[in-house]
Amino acid sequence: MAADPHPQRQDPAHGDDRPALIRVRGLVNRFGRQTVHDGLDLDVYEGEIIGVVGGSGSGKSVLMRSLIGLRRPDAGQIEVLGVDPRSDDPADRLHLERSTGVLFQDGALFSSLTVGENVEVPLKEHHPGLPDSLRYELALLKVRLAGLPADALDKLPSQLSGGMRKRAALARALALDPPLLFLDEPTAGLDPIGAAAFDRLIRTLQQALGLTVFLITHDLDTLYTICDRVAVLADRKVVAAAPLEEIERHDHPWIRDYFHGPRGRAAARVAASATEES
Ligand SMILES: Nc1ncnc2c1ncn2[C@@H]1O[C@H](COP(=O)(O)OP(=O)(O)OP(=O)(O)O)[C@@H](O)[C@H]1O
Repeated sequence: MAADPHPQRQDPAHGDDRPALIRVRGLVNRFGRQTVHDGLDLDVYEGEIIGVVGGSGSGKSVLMRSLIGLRRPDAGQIEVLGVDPRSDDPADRLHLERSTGVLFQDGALFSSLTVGENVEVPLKEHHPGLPDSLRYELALLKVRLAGLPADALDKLPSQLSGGMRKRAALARALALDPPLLFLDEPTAGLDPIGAAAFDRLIRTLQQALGLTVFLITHDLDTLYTICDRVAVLADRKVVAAAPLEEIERHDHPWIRDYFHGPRGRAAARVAASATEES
């Protein structure tokens, strides 16, 4: 087969011509004798929210760790914003650190620092010359952007509810105005109302700031309400990456069970009635 002349810009399966901010080809990840990914391909396009789903242990977090450079894959190519996330070139590393925000599942805030100080950490690291007052103002802006009251700035993470901690971690992820955001199960552990509010926040921020979002989730409501496309991990690969309507028609057994089981049907009904009302 002839080489793809515009590998950055094409998804052969869907003929999509948007730029791919993330491009993965032939990814292999192994732990000892266990192969987690075996020839995994994925494109993530500029300006989309892609929901990444798959059974427990299917390798969603390992994929995210590979994309953000925390894990060196056993084989394959990864490009994030045109750069290999494991590049040793300091300019590449700086580019990625400044252009990506990450929200880990547990928030991963520094427990001894206030919320404001947590948000200031990346600002101090990447813009050491910023005056204290401006850095404080920027931290306040991000905290408000993430939907927290101004007084959250001086609180320790332990003084916040689980939902507020997620918002604080989101504020920190947005500190450097990155165009690309990685979210690992952002609504896990939130009650349904808190989860729906967090979903709306992500959608609003994505639209207002023009973000591209890679979002790992088990939450069917999140998939139905905010994801533009869904990538399904199964059989050590991405077995489908497409808008939800297409995924729902896919005949892979895991996809059938997931989307056509009772919870999938309920989420689809809620999403359909919300669309009718709007
Ligand atoms: N550091 C590691 N050492 C050994 N095995 C690992 C390591 N990290 C992940 N694994 C294994 O890789 C597989 C995929 O793990 P991963 O955390 O990516 O799954 P996941 O799809 O995110 O699952 P979940 O939905 O339960 O969070 C699992 O079998 C896990 O045990």
